[in-house]
Amino acid sequence: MQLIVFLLRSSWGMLAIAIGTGFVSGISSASLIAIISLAVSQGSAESLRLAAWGFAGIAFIALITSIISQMTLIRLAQQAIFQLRLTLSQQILGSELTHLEGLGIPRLMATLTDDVQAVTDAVRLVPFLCIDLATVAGCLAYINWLSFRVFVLVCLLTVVALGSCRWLLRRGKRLLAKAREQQDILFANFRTVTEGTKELKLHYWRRQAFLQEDLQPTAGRFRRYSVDGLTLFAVTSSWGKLIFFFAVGFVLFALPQFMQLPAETLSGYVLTFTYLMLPMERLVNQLPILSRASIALEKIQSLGLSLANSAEQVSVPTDIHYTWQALSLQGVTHRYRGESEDSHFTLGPVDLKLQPGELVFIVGGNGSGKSTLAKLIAGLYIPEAGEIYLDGKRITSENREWYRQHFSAIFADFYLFDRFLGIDTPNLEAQAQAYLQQLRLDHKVRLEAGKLSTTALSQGQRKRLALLTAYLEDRPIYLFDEWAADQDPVFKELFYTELLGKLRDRGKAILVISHDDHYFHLADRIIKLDYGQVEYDKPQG
Ligand SMILES: Nc1ncnc2c1ncn2[C@@H]1O[C@H](COP(=O)(O)OP(=O)(O)OP(=O)(O)O)[C@@H](O)[C@H]1O
Repeated sequence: MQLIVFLLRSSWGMLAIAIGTGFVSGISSASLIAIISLAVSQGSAESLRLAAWGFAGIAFIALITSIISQMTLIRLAQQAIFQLRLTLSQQILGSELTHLEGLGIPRLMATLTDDVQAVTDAVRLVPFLCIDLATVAGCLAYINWLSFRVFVLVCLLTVVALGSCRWLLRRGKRLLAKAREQQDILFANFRTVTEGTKELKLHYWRRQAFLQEDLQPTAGRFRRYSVDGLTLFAVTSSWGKLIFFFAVGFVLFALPQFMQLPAETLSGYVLTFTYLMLPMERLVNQLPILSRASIALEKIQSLGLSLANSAEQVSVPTDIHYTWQALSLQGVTHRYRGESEDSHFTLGPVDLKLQPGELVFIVGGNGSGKSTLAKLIAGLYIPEAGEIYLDGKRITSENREWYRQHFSAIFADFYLFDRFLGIDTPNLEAQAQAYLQQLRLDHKVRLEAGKLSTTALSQGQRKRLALLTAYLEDRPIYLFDEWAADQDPVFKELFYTELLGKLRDRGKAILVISHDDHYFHLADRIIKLDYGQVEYDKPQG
């Protein structure tokens, strides 16, 4: 049902066409059985000729409507998946950073990959399910036409079958949902495998401990829940088949004892039941896939809801203040909530002012709150208290997107794009080439049709490429989070003594998070943090 609602949301018109034609196709297939059954029982040449024409006509209708239904549903299903992927990605990008950090990468990845795949697998089945359901309905209608009493009997048996399967199905679904819970943990383990490869390879005992204490138990729990859940589905399927065989046997052997049935009616039943067997079996066999999809849709929905609750307003930013006057933070705070009260970390309240052409160093010990402050200043974190003003304009949810466009930042965990996405300056390639030379990367990296020839470089070189992108962005305020930490002494010197100065001369405000104390004298101002509080904010020299 959830799957149908999911498809309905994409296009109810297409779904109506698909279900309508699927139904006609199923009914036509069932009618073919009725015609075969009639043709077998009525031997006259005239009726056979009529039956042959009827058979050909209905077979044609069944074929055409089946093709139309499947084609429409394939398009609809793929359209729905396409929209789901885009919507999820947009929702993630449109959600508050703190919320995303709270959810964690494994949860997001599990939904973006596994849950979407589970829905895709089920959606692929929908065209066949529709036709199978319609065939079953058509066959039931034919049985009803043959005898209402037998129809009632079949319906009763179906109610018994469904009723007895319900418990098994519910329990099976619950187990599959538990298996799905393990998947988030599995993704976290897989991240350890891919991102911690070096550390795990270098330390045999750590690797064994990780495999035995983390990965193996999680994968084991996933296996156990999946095996138990799928077993219940298999039992359900076999139980369903048994009830069905019972129905066929009952009609064939027991029914003639209670009521007078002509031989051709009996053969009509047997033919119909035998024909019903295939779609019924397919419907039952696909239950685990449908169940998984329903669990995945619940997960997607809950992620979507939680993302929607922390969604930020997205607006097309216009009129960036390249000639701005002042940025100020007034009583701004941010708090990370740990598991216990002691593990909370609060930054602020912070008051500070920033002007164009200022080179400000943010310093302090590890964990003192420098990166947190940088994210607050750049508008990535929304202050829990206090206000940010740019040229007297208070930053609110309405203009935060606009405000962020004033910053170019390289964080310690930066992401390097291999193309200059969204940078639309004239002479982009020539400028980029010049910066490549200035950053001493022209011998390593070439520009090929607006793309960097490689990003597989050393960490220091990758940071230089990130700096190149930041230069090309040409934003009014620059933010470097321990950018120089990976640079060799020569380039580090160049960065502090030349590159920062050149940016300042261009009127940029530059915030530099640094532990390189022998370059602190180059700053115009130093802000020192200690345990989330500003210890001092004073001009240098
Ligand atoms: N995503 C997070 N969730 C919870 N707590 C966090 C998170 N990021 C940082 N913290 C906590 O906030 C505090 C400040 O972290 P922050 O990264 O701002 O420090 P920093 O001064 O930049 O440190 P470093 O010099 O080591 O980079 C730390 O004590 C840390 O425990």
